[in-house]
Amino acid sequence: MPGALNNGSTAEKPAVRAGPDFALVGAQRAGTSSLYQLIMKNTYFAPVTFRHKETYYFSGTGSRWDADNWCDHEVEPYLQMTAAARRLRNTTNLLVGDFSPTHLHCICCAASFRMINPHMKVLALLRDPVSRAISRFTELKRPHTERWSAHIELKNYTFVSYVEAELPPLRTCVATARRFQGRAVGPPGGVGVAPRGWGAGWDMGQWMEAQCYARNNVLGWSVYAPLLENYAAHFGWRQMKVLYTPDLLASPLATLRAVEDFLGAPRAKLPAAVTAAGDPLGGFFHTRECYHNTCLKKRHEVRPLTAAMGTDVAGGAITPEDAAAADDLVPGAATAAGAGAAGAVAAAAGGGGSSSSSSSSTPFGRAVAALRAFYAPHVQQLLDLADQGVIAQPPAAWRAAYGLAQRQPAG
Ligand SMILES: Nc1ncnc2c1ncn2[C@@H]1O[C@H](COP(=O)(O)OS(=O)(=O)O)[C@@H](OP(=O)(O)O)[C@H]1O
Repeated sequence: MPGALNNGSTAEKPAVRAGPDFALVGAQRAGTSSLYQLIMKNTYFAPVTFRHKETYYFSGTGSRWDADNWCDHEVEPYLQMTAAARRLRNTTNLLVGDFSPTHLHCICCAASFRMINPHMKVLALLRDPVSRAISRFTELKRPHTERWSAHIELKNYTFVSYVEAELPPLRTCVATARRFQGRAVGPPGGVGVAPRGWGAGWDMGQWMEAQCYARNNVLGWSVYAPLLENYAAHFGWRQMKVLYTPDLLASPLATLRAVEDFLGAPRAKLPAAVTAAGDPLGGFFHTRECYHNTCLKKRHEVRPLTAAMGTDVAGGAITPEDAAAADDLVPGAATAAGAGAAGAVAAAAGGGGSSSSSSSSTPFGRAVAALRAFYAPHVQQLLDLADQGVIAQPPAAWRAAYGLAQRQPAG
């Protein structure tokens, strides 16, 4: 019974529930498959597709060949799919979610979802930007992606040569977009007023900047803040919850409980042993080791990201410091690779500033450092949003990794 749901929305409820109750919109390669499996431990939740995670309905898959979003996709089949998911369970007393991690970086998708269900809640799972970019690049080098055009596009690139080729145009794209920002003059609607309306009331330049990120699936999709603001403009921050991959890794049960509470669902009854162990999932889905749902890996089976990538894909030697700076999921990755914890922190912290790029001893280390410098202001934006109280605080380690100082209390 829908009335049993405490979804916290202040807006008036529609008579007919159309579309999903919530959407996990991204980020791609942030652990969304594991989060999906975790959420499915609660039978109160169901995916729009009923049987599998993703629809990509409004967004495409994020590959260049279908990077153009599908926001004007016919709405009715989507509504039918959602209604069927409810019917198949033979109950309306459940919450249906869309779990396509491509929707966050689809600029018009927020508006599409809002049209369908203004009460929809939005979940986002964010991962260290550099690790996410490496994860996506590495995925696109894997044999299972061989038929994807994105795989073919990356064929002749290593991670190093890809960053060298793609980061400068991305920077140029952003710089060009910024030249068009803040040009609104005169009264609203007057002549010379920059068009406002996309996303978070963006002006044209801000829209252009978001497009720079949205159209670069490997590097651009690790920029999160403007895309979150886009969703917030349509749904309000109260209808949004931002989670972080390290928290999912450290406390899966606490993550599940936080999601259940946010969505207003009863908490799943789990066996006492599972609750005591704190991990209802027992592993990782869609890992660097195996993409398929059939081969969930235990944490100890997951190799460090750089080890799984190998020097061929990386584009040269990877020092223990590089490994420590690049990997965010395997505890002790640095130790496993031969470096101490102090080296890990120093390497990660050193990667944050632009000057660090010249101090890295390998091309791979310099690529990671250049990316850290590029993402640092965007991580700062997340920290600012957290300081405003609208999203949860990003993991403390991100400040060090991106060279961002702790803000001193005023006075
Ligand atoms: N429980 C848990 N905690 C933290 N991180 C996890 C978890 N499960 C999976 N992973 C890592 O997430 C990466 C896959 O992300 P996604 O499932 O979002 O990928 S996808 O967008 O659906 O393709 C993938 O990252 P890489 O292995 O670095 O590529 C997974 O290893």
